[in-house]
Amino acid sequence: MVAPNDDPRWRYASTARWFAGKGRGGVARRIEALDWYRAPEPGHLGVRSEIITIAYPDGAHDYYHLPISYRTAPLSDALIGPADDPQLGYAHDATRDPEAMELLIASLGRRVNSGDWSAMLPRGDRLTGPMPARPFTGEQSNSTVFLGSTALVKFFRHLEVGNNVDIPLHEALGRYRVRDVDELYGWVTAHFRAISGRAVHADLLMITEQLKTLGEGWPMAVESATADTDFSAHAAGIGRALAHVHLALVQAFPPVMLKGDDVADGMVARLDRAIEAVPALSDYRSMLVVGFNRLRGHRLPAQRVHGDFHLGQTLLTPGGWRIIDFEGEPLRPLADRTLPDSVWRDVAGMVRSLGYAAAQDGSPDAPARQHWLQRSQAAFIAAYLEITGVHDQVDLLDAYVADKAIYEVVYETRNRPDWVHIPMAAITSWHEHQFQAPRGRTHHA
Ligand SMILES: Nc1ncnc2c1ncn2[C@@H]1O[C@H](COP(=O)(O)OP(=O)(O)O)[C@@H](O)[C@H]1O
Ligand SMILES: O=P(O)(O)O[C@H]1O[C@H](CO)[C@@H](O[C@H]2O[C@H](CO)[C@@H](O)[C@H](O)[C@H]2O)[C@H](O)[C@H]1O
Repeated sequence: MVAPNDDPRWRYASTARWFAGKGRGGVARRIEALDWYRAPEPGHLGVRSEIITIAYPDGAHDYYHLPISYRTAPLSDALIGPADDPQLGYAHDATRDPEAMELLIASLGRRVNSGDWSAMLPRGDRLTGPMPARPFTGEQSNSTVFLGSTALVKFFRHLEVGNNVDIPLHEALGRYRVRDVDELYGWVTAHFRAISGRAVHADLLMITEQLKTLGEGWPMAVESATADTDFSAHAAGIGRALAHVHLALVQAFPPVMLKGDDVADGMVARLDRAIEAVPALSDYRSMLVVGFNRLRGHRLPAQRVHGDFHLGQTLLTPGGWRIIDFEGEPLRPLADRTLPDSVWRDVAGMVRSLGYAAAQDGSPDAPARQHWLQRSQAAFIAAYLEITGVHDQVDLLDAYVADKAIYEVVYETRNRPDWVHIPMAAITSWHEHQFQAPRGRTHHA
């Protein structure tokens, strides 16, 4: 048997786009196979989920999900390498093996329970008929596979021990019949032993409705900003969709009141961590802290929110704008992403995203681009406020916009250094922000 650290499955995982532990010196401790979705038979492939445990020098552990198909002959596009057990032939990334995908989905309908995984298919009735599998090939932190034009399967790669962020939000929005999101069709949960020996669970995948898309928010906004066409009707549609989502989430999960002092402390602490990663931010520390301090002495309503709302999470369908991907910010610790937060977190996300779109042609300060941006942001905020009616809290937006731009500076430094100037410009000109939607004061404590 090959040691986990020399196993081709670890070599594959450690270099994959979705592996977030690169550069941390992790080693593979264990690769655990769950029960087969479909066991191999002579002449037929087998497919199952496997969980790889990675140990880091600082004592931390991560669990990553490897959906693996085993074939007697290699399939070039999906090949990982020879199987650990020679009888199984060759290991493949099942998300890139369409036949394996179709067998996996079919098996969920037949077996809803096995010893170490369980499937919940509240809308299993939608998963019928021919659904040829097609992997999404874009850059992703998870792996998505489209099933015909019916559904899509999102394979979580970095497993969250305990409750996943995305599934309960989708489930609640479905219960409240919110039409502004994709419908949840089902999910699969693994039951396994953590490295400590403790019995734990983690969600392996979710299956949702595949929306019929007329366009995607990000390229549409970039094109509109560059050509200087009016985007305000679309921005308003996005604002309405977000408002419907927030109104349902505040009913589905208990809202809380946050102390403005705690929120300000959190923002300052995030700023200081960001300065460690990007020292150039320190020039703006005092200006930003003065802004965050304006939250002190207030009480701020908080609830479950989207958490990473930007144009890339919006799709235009024949029925209007839809919102996808409720996983929160990938750089934020998992435990934080399920905490109640201000609705202004999401509003600020879209305000920033429109700013990114306006910066794409390289002249964000051109009067036409500034006009496009102000008109789009105002239409988005006005449509949101018209439905939610939270006019009395608009003051908070500026602080959340800065908090988001700080996150983006770190995100871009790590992922797209050529883009750092976009959020940096938002920070250097932050004092000029004027969100002119109806303004008022926040609640005093
Ligand atoms: N419900 C859906 N219907 C149709 N397309 C979708 C749906 N969800 C995601 N997509 C598309 O799949 C791709 C990846 O989606 P996303 O969930 O945003 O990935 P990630 O979370 O890894 O960024 C995007 O092109 C997106 O437009
Ligand atoms: O889609 P994810 O949940 O992985 O979000 C991360 O990646 C986003 C980039 O794809 C990043 O968004 C930033 O860039 C967008 C343009 O590509 C822009 O519209 C967003 O406003 C900006 O924040 C997001 O921050 C990050 O969490």
